[in-house]
Amino acid sequence: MPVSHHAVEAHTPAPPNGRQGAKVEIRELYKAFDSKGGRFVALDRVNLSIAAGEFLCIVGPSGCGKSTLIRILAGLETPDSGTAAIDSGGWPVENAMVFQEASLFPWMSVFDNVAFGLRNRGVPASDCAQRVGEALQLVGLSKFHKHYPHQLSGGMKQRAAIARAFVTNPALLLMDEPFAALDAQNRAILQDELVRIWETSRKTVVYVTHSLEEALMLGDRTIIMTAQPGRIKEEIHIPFARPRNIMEISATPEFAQMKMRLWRTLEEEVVRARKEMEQS
Ligand SMILES: Nc1ncnc2c1ncn2[C@@H]1O[C@H](COP(=O)(O)OP(=O)(O)OP(=O)(O)O)[C@@H](O)[C@H]1O
Repeated sequence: MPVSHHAVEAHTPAPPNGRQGAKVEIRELYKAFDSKGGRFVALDRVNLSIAAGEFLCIVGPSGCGKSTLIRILAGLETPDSGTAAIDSGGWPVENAMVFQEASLFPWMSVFDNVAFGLRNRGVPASDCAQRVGEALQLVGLSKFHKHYPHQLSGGMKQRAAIARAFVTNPALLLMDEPFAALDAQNRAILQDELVRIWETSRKTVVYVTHSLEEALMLGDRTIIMTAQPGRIKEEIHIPFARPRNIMEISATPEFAQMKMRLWRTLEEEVVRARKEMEQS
């Protein structure tokens, strides 16, 4: 009988906190959508290996299939052909997703929002309280556990969403432009916090962004996708040492050079995507 992830989690001892992130193997992934204008190929034969504990960023022109790729990894979308295999080293595959808009339940307190996934998995109340407490401390929201989403700023909501993602100790964290809606100061603070949290937890992260700076500041590697259909055009290894101080590295000449190199690769695709959009 097929067993859901939730049922497995309830009967499996909690993996150690030091558990490594998942490995991801994407082979010949293909996904098309039917639209009024005909069939639209969003992803075309995408091949990608992501190492356990890697922080991978994805950039590409609007509509190149970045969200589709991440949604396939989250199991929210099925590919037409090809495979996306996630290996969590024998533990049940757990992933967590953070979207551009913090999708918190408005009728639940911060505590209950963060606890939601744990309760769903049958984690006992005392364990749940401890893990939620740790997650809220990690993102600096301990004092706000009784607040409701409407009482929080955009940055605080996004922090709560990150706490909710980390609390289940996922082997794979999928982030789709998580800080795009924030003001510049809050974005910088949260980027810094994410780097700090990731450097201690070393989960595998797939992070979609439109910001070249963000890709360079956060990632171990960045892939650049082509405009329609979405394919991998190039990958760039980000050489900055860890632990990273993102403000300091972004002020280096090396950072500026890498940003220029990324932009040159991306520019061609952005121009092509705009032309195709105008013609369609
Ligand atoms: N459910 C759907 N039905 C029809 N077309 C879709 C669907 N989901 C995505 N698409 C199309 O597939 C293409 C890729 O979409 P996707 O959201 O993955 O792009 P993206 O790179 O994340 O874009 P953006 O950077 O603008 O968020 C787009 O042209 C989009 O219109």
